[in-house]
Amino acid sequence: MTTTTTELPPLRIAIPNKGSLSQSATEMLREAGYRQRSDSKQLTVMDTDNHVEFFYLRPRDIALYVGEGTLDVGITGRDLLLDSGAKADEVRQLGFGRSRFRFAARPGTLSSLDDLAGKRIATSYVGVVRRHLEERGLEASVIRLDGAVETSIQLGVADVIADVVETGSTLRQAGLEIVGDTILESEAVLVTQAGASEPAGFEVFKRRLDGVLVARSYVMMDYDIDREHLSDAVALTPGLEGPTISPLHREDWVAVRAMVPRDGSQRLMDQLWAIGARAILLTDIHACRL
Ligand SMILES: Nc1ncnc2c1ncn2[C@@H]1O[C@H](COP(=O)(O)OP(=O)(O)OP(=O)(O)O)[C@@H](O)[C@H]1O
Ligand SMILES: O=P(O)(O)OC[C@H]1O[C@H](OP(=O)(O)OP(=O)(O)O)[C@H](O)[C@@H]1O
Ligand SMILES: [Mg+2]
Repeated sequence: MTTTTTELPPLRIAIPNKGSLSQSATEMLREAGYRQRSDSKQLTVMDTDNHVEFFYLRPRDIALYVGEGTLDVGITGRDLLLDSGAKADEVRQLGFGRSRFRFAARPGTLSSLDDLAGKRIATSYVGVVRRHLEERGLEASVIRLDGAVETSIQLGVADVIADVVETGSTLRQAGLEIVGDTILESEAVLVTQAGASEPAGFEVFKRRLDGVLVARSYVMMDYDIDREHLSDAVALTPGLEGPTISPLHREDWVAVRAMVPRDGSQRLMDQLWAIGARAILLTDIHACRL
């Protein structure tokens, strides 16, 4: 290897090895063109073509490794990052692993979160819960459990739980109800060490993930329209930097091409049709750099 880039150490990236974030994180990295492990027992993968090394770690530990500067970048949950107290910053939201952090109890235990005072609260997110109690000026005993926290109430270990809620089905099965507002909305995030200078190769890595995020949330819209209605159509599909307008062989008609948000794209096609657009095509974007 002779180029300057490859003489630098590889970018070291922490990826969840198990749990809710693991598969989606791996899929996102594959889409971004990175080599991923083929066997879930593999602990590390060196992607020599892209000069990055992946470390498959417990999602809860990832912010700590990055905060200490042992690894350059990590993918973890915002809730896990905040719970860890690590000196790491969230630099991108990755759009998967969405969840809400809530308190729950048997009906009648609490009428509001102010009633948490003096209660026994079971959680796997002790840092998040303690901080929340502190902010509200409440004193309660916090019991750290690794998982299945919903069962702790039935077993008489706790009065209240604080946990991740996605569909709410685990709470229902345990006969518990949510109390109070959402404490925190979480999703998978990209983290780097707080206050550190950007590691070599990070810019390219970030741009590749941004490309995946855009490719997932935008589609390409093509259609033909008569010039008379072009300005109305362009107002509906302004694109990112303006749509591409090309002449058509048919007099007074043009072809328009613009990126549009995937959400609402079917409604947009109906609106374009209604103002006279025809041959309206929607295609997926596989990758992009904007
Ligand atoms: N249904 C869910 N249950 C748990 N965590 C979820 C869920 N949906 C998204 N997440 C997010 O996944 C991260 C937790 O991942 P983690 O791997 O620690 O727990 P897990 O998915 O419960 O796995 P396990 O219990 O097998 O260890 C958090 O950021 C959390 O917000
Ligand atoms: O609202 P829901 O869709 O039911 O999802 C939330 C549940 O899923 C997770 O549990 P997990 O399966 O990870 O088991 P664990 O409690 O042992 O971690 C989380 O801790 C909740 O218990
Ligand atoms: Mg779990």
